[in-house]
Amino acid sequence: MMKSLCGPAAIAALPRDRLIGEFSLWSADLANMERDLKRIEAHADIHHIDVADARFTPGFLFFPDLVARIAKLTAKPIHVHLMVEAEIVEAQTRQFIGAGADLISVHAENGEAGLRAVKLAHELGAEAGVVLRLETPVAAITPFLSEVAFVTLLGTSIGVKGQSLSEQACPRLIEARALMRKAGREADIVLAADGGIRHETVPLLRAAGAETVVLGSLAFGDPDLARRMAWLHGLEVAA
Ligand SMILES: O=C(CO)[C@@H](O)[C@H](O)COP(=O)(O)O
Repeated sequence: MMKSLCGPAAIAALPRDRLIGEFSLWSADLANMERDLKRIEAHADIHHIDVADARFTPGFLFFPDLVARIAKLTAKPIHVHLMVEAEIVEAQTRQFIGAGADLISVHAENGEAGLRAVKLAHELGAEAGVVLRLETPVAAITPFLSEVAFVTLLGTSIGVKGQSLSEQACPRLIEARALMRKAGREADIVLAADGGIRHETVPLLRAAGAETVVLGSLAFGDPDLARRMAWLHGLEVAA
């Protein structure tokens, strides 16, 4: 399937006047990925692919050849979330951009190596973002703010699906937005919430300033995706 836009242009073209639906392919039926990609193609704004190294995270998730195959089956942008140790983040950035990622998000906990990976992503023609574990102080995103187009805050423990949203998730989004504003980048950066995305939590996250939610079971478990996405797109942000 041909993409009309790739890399930074694809990310810049995401809608900013409504909530963005980012679909987490970890929550697809992994034995029927092609079928699920066809089902969500008209509904997803962006695909979210979790990559985990079983060191930064409890287990392994996704790999470049699989992402390259997925990239051939969709025209939607691909966001690769690298949940990996600092020593491999640059190599993984290179490999997943080679596989077709439009946007690579690295963890702020990777420090200087994460910043180098962001620069590398740009050099390789991709967009870059930063992600934060739930337990890391929000201020850790600050060194990344001048460089990234996405800030993603985890609302649950890293690398485990099916969890409930932490009470800290909404205050942390508000804090992240204040830092984006202070850095003069509020209009340029998309603020995303990942983990614990449920029917009851999406309005709360939206009201706290989330512009994107990473949908797992809420999307893949819904038999009526058109209705689910119409509901999601209609949620207002707090004044
Ligand atoms: O990374 C995560 C969760 O941390 C998501 O990408 C999962 O896909 C979420 O699945 P659900 O818990 O919403 O079913």
